[in-house]
Amino acid sequence: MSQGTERSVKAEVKNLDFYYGDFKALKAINLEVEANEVTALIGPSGCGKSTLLRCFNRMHDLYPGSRYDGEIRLYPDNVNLLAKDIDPVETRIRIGMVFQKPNPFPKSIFENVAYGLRILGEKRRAVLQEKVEKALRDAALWDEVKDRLDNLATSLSGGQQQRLCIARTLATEPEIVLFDEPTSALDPIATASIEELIMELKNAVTILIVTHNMQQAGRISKHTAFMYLGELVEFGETDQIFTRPRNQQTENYITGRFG
Ligand SMILES: Nc1ncnc2c1ncn2[C@@H]1O[C@H](COP(=O)(O)OP(=O)(O)OP(=O)(O)O)[C@@H](O)[C@H]1O
Repeated sequence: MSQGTERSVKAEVKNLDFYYGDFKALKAINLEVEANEVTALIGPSGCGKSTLLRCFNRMHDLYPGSRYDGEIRLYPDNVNLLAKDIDPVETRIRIGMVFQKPNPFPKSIFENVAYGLRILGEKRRAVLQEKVEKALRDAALWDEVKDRLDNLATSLSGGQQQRLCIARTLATEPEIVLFDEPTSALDPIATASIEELIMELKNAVTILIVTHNMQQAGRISKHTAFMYLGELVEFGETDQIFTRPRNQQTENYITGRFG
């Protein structure tokens, strides 16, 4: 993959180490994230998937004692997201995140989606309305909520709340959306609708998803990275990783023989 070709790189992790205090949770990670595609991170519990995901939007900055060493380059700007002079708040707007459990704010449906826009200083009612509607449409939620935008977000079902959180992220037009096990708290029908949504969203944004569900990775991702003990063991097209893994540890994991 390279810039300027049909398959362009949206982000590139270069020799990334990450420490929680003295504990080295990521070791020399290198990874290219293709633009407008879904890349899945898989691996056993504790291997560092969420840690890697959270580096992309500088979530770790919120906790003292964490340290990055290495780079995550964002293209086409060619900026290093981990550079000291990069504003983490701005980064979290460019690189949105959706968590495992839907976490709407205790505010109305409208205000949840308008939240980031207000942080950016948008005060014009008409613009807010227009952008909130677009984000809700893009998150496939508009038709279900358009008549009750002033209701509390917590009045929605779990699946609807998760789509609301996706709309909240989309409202500020991020370049990358990070999904950390976004369907693990949802039933199969809500899961299917989120997966369908992710497939739609990749036309507009680049997606990185952590999942424990290998069928899910197989259904929605173009590339898959297998991680183990803080290292990126194998990366490739999802089909290759699942049918012809090159590494024995990858094979053990995907065949359920991991001990
Ligand atoms: N805040 C923290 N402080 C110290 N160590 C942490 C912290 N968060 C995670 N770790 C450690 O870092 C390693 C990677 O954790 P991480 O949550 O990234 O794994 P994961 O692959 O996402 O796991 P899971 O699939 O269970 O969510 C683990 O050994 C974990 O115990």
